[in-house]
Amino acid sequence: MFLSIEEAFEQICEPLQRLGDFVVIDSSFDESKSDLNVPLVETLSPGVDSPSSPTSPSLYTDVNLVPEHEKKEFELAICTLEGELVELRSKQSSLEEKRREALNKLLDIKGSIRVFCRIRPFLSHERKKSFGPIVSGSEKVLIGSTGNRKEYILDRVFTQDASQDLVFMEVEPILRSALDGHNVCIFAYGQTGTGKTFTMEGTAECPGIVPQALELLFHQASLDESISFSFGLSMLEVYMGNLRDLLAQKTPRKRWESLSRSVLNIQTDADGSVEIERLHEVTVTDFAQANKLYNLGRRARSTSWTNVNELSSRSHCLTRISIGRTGSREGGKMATSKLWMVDLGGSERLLKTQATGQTLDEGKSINLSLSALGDVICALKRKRNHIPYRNSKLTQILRDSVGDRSKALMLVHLSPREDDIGESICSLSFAKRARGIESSKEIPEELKKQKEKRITELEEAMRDAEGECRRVRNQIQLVENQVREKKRLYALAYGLHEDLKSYQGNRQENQREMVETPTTLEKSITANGSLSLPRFMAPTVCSRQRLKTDSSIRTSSELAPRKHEKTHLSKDLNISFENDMRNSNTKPLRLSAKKPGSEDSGFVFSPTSTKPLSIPQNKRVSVSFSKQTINKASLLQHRRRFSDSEIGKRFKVPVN
Ligand SMILES: Nc1ncnc2c1ncn2[C@@H]1O[C@H](COP(=O)(O)OP(=O)(O)OP(=O)(O)O)[C@@H](O)[C@H]1O
Repeated sequence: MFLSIEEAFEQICEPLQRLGDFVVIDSSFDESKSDLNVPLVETLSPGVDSPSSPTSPSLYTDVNLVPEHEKKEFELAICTLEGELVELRSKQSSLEEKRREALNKLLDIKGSIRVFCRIRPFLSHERKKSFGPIVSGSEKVLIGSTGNRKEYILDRVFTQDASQDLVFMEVEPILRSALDGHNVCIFAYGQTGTGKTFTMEGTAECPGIVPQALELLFHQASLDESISFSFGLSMLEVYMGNLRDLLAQKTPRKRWESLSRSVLNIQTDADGSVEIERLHEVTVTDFAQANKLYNLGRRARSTSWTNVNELSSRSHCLTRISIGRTGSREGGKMATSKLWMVDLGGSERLLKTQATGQTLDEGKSINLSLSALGDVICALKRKRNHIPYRNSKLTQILRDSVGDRSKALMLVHLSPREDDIGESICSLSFAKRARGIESSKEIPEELKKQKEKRITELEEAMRDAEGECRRVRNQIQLVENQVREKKRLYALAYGLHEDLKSYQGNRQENQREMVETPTTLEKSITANGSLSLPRFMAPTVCSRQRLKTDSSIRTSSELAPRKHEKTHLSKDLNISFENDMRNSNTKPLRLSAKKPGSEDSGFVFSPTSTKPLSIPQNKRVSVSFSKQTINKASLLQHRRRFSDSEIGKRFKVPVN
């Protein structure tokens, strides 16, 4: 009588499953020449990551024994890898320190207040023919009519076609410096409608500096595992000399809440650090959350229509990221730094905008605070004793972030239009004042060359440290994965005792029932499905059918065959084990399946064939498993070993 492929395969596998899900391998078995279409098993050797090659798998078939040396080897492998991790992390820390130092020196040489210039492209309704600002090289802007052209030198000039990404690339080093612990301030300055908000906020398709900076901060923080970072986001606007919290509730439920939107006090500590009373600071844990909050805040900003810009910002919008760092460099204490990103209100000639009423007042207020900011920057550049921070709310807020120990970047925006030349010259004069004595024109040629050489060296040192850091980080990730995997395997192999105990505790009632009567076991399995038992204990379809006729159960330990023992599979099929599975952990287990009374044939079951294939008498049927299941299979041996004895003790089931 022939069995269907599925029945026959199940009958072979079922007792094996009861023995622990595998492993029957013949080392002489050549998979490529076989019709047996089952995946291949390879055994796991502790301390070795990749399984051995499919053609020559290292084989062992331990069912009941876990050699002690194997466990020790495992522990040793984990220890070695963890030691390697410690070394790699310390290397990463020193490389980070190197990069930080190089960056700091670089920013110092380049100037603690740097000024960039960006020229907006023509808008669709603007006439493209113009004699606006002309960019010459990456640092020079020429403006004015041919005979009366003025030249301005800046740290970097972006032409009309400069992308948001290009601008951000140049801004990135100063942002990294904020992560390194410096207070940083980035301003967008310029005439109304020249693209300040576009540069800072951007659009969904072309995100500006703020969203990109948020992404960068979270990304960089995730790379450096030696430091734990925390981020807090606050947003406020300075509108007509008052501070408004942009993250405060929109529809206040109580009166004091509505007041808190406008009544924010600026507090300055003895050490010069500034705090804004009642300003909401929301802890943000990832970029998506921070960006969502930022979008909420910017929508609350005061804007209105002006002659020059349809959606003109009528205030200064300030976004603050408080960066908390806890790490060995900080001696275990939390150090904080601030990153301010400021979209300044548009500088405007009030006559030109023809503003009246409130718009006029808003314009006046914006101009006053911009002029105060110019004074502060100028005093800092000239190293004056008195820095006039108190002249405006804007400069009071930024007191600890625009100064000696901090870094600032001013992005001056220009219109491409000829009509706006006067405004552009005003903006460039502001930029010149901000750059102060650092104007390249005023530096002797020799000194300039030396400075450039030093900048190149530091940039190279930074790149090298970063490259090396990246490599170390990849190594760390690799080793971490190895450790994780080893620990997982170890826990599976040697740590399941507790799991299973608790599992058995939970199931005690069920188990008692099972011991009492096999029929109850069957019921319990049917009712709860195989999920109610560990996989190796769950009966297959085949065994359940047998239970119906057999009404008795053998435990898996009792099922484990001794040498040359024949396990009864069905009336038509026998399976024999060549090795004693209980005692061998290295020799391959050989399995042959044949019909009783048939001397010369075994079976290889091919799922594609409905007929059993005849093979030579001495040819063993080899059952193997996929590469992916190897770890699991090997470990299930250990699991099974434990469960066998436990189950043996618990289940006093009569053996047939
Ligand atoms: N680089 C650019 N590329 C494309 N469009 C730009 C660019 N810069 C500005 N714009 C467009 O110009 C218009 C005005 O820009 P934006 O509102 O950013 O100016 P602003 O300087 O912030 O003005 P205000 O001071 O009045 O708020 C917007 O429609 C904006 O999309």
